[in-house]
Amino acid sequence: MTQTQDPAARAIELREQIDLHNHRYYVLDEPSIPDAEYDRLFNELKAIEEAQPDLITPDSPTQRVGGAALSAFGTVAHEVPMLSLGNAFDEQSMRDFDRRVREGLDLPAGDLFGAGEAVEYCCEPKLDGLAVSLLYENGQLVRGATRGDGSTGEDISSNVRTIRNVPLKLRGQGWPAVLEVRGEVFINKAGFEALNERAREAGSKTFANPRNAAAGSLRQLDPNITRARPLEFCCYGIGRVDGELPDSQVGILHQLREWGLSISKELKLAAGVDECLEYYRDIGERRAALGYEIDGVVFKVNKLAYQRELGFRAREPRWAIAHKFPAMEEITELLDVEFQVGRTGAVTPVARLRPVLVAGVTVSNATLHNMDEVARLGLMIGDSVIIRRAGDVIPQVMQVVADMRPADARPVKIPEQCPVCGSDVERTQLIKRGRGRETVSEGAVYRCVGRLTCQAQLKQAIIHFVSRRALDIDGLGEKIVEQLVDTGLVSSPADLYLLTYEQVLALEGFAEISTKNLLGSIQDSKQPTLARFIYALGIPDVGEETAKLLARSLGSLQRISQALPEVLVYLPDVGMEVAHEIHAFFDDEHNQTVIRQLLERGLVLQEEGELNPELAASVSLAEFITRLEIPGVAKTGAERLAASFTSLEAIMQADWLELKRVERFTEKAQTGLRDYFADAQRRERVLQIEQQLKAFGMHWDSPRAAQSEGMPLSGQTWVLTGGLEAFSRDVAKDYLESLGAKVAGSVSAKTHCVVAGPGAGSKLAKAEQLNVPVLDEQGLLDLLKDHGIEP
Ligand SMILES: NC(=O)c1ccc[n+]([C@@H]2O[C@H](COP(=O)([O-])OP(=O)(O)OC[C@H]3O[C@@H](n4cnc5c(N)ncnc54)[C@H](O)[C@@H]3O)[C@@H](O)[C@H]2O)c1
Ligand SMILES: [Zn+2]
Repeated sequence: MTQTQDPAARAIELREQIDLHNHRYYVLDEPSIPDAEYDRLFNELKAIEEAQPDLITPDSPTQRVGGAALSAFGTVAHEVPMLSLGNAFDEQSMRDFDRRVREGLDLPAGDLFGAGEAVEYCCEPKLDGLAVSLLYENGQLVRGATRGDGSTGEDISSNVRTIRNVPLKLRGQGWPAVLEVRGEVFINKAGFEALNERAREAGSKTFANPRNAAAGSLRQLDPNITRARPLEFCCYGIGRVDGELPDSQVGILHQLREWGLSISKELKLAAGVDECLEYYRDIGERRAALGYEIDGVVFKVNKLAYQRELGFRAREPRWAIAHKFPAMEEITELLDVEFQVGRTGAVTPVARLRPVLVAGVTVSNATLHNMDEVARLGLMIGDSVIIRRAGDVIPQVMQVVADMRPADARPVKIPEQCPVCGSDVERTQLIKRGRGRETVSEGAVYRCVGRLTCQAQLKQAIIHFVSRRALDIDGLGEKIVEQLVDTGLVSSPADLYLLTYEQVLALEGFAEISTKNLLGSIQDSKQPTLARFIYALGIPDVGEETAKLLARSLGSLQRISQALPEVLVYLPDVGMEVAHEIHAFFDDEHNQTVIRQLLERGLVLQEEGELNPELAASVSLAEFITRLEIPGVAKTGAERLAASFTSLEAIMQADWLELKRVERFTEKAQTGLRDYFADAQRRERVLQIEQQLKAFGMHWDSPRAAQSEGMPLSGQTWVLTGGLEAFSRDVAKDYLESLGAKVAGSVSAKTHCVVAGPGAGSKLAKAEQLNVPVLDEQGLLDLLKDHGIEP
């Protein structure tokens, strides 16, 4: 349609579209098309206007900056306009820019090769956030404003004050009486991902990109919302200044840094355009590794005298340019949604896209996370979507392009049966224990209930089981696993150990030697460590680290498989959800069968047996009670209880009179506690948890230790071993506890110090092995003396 239209009509159409997108982007912080698409419209308009300058209107978007200020904020007039930047998308445009600069400055045109006098440029990454002006009067921050349309911005003073690296007062001295600083407010990549993750969990709108996240966060009417967002400020220039500053761009930035403002760590000075291009390449190569999003690099003539000489055009300075990187967001069509079945049975939607080039890579698939995400996006098959491919991250569908839905768009439906095995697909449930109650809600994940009867799950389970960090069975690649499953030779990981020479030899691509090799590696895998074995089982959410932790702290498959979720959460970094997954996995009959078969077929786990007290040594009675989440009984309440009673049983059986006697134990807490333990089933469960913790090596800390905060050894765990001459170990224990230490029965990596007297044995050896400091009796006496204890 573009070809047949006359330029004047097309220019009007483009202006209307661009104005609409400017409004959505700058005012609503809700763009509906990717930047690349916007740039195409903008450049098309620019090309028309350049070819026919009489078509230019004063209100054309090519002549203006940004968008109007949002009326909800007060307005701020920029005495020195806040402009945009000209763009270069390739090397030639950069060379043209440099040539224009030199011509504008009347610098020698250069030799035959066009070199000439090199102009110095200040080089910085182009952060993808929004421009902000900060006004300092006599070193005090008095105002913050957005760019707005360049001459009028929004007053966002209260919001900029919440940004952690915006100094409210400048450091040092010598600042101009009035100093307007300009820079970019942005959100780093991690902050952006976290923000969107939270939004997904809450089922609310995600931000299309870090720029919108930053703009949306900064332009909040409630500064408390802004405060909660991980915004940062990076300074790159100045506006109005009443006073003296250095006479170069880089000089000024270094001065601003002295005064406490953050500037880019990538700031460099380049001599001539070739060094600029080198800088562009270097930053481009490191783009994915930077912690924040950039959409290009910015070059500015370094000498301020030159900047003044060059001046401005309609919407941009002549002395600066943005050299852009390829866009990471593109627009394409959602052709279909397919469902993949993973190792744990999760059925996940995957977007099939009309192939599109994004930052140099053709993208035809993108992840959709889960069905909640599909609903949140309001996605239909046939929609135009914005996809984003940032660095090494898997391409994602960020949003549906508004107003572009075709009439025959179809809804995305989760299949009722697994596309691989035909088993039912069920929505997972989330069980949450809290406030003494159990709540069940619908999880975002759908699962095929087929488990190992589902070929998709079986294949993935076996691929995982034999992988390098699991049982490390060499020569069992994906193709072979597929064959084994497809031919029916293997229907659980345990079947690998029944494979015969003839069976393997008959597989495609196997000869005598390869068959022997494969059977050899299967044999070699029969003595895995406990940690590898646990990892290999493929328990949902249990990665290598969690597997190691389980093995290290519980020491045996039996204990791990019997551990109650409430006990597992005492392990560092094990949350309730993971604890439930572990428990549910071992509770499952089918999994039990597979594990039994594995052991029957010759697997012998290494490093089994020893119980490591890492888990238990850190449990105090107060902590135990706190974690029960009894209504009305929070941490301090639990501490008061623990200080007044010696055992859990005593607390459970306490009558109202005894509870009344507990110091500052509220009425609400008393009722909460009594109601909680009135339930017989509950009592039994709590006792079970206690029993298991004890069986796993826990001992209750004395109430005194629980109150030890602020004492010299508080937070430390000590171990006593061997004999002592000056006093008994029990007395030593009392002394240490009186200084706030916990005294535990066995040594772990968490032990702070071991006191070893004559005859110390395995505990001393363990301490040395774990590099735990060791004191002899004299050392202990010296320490006690330092704290005023002289037995
Ligand atoms: N998707 C949409 O609907 C839509 C709509 C409008 C604009 N846009 C996008 O916004 C861009 C145009 O916006 P613009 O006018 O803000 O121009 P710009 O983003 O291309 O460049 C100017 C801005 O760069 C920023 N910047 C970052 N680092 C800087 C540095 N070191 N020195 C100076 N400035 C630095 C400043 O905020 C400055 O205002 C286009 O790329 C366009 O794609 C998209
Ligand atoms: Zn299935």
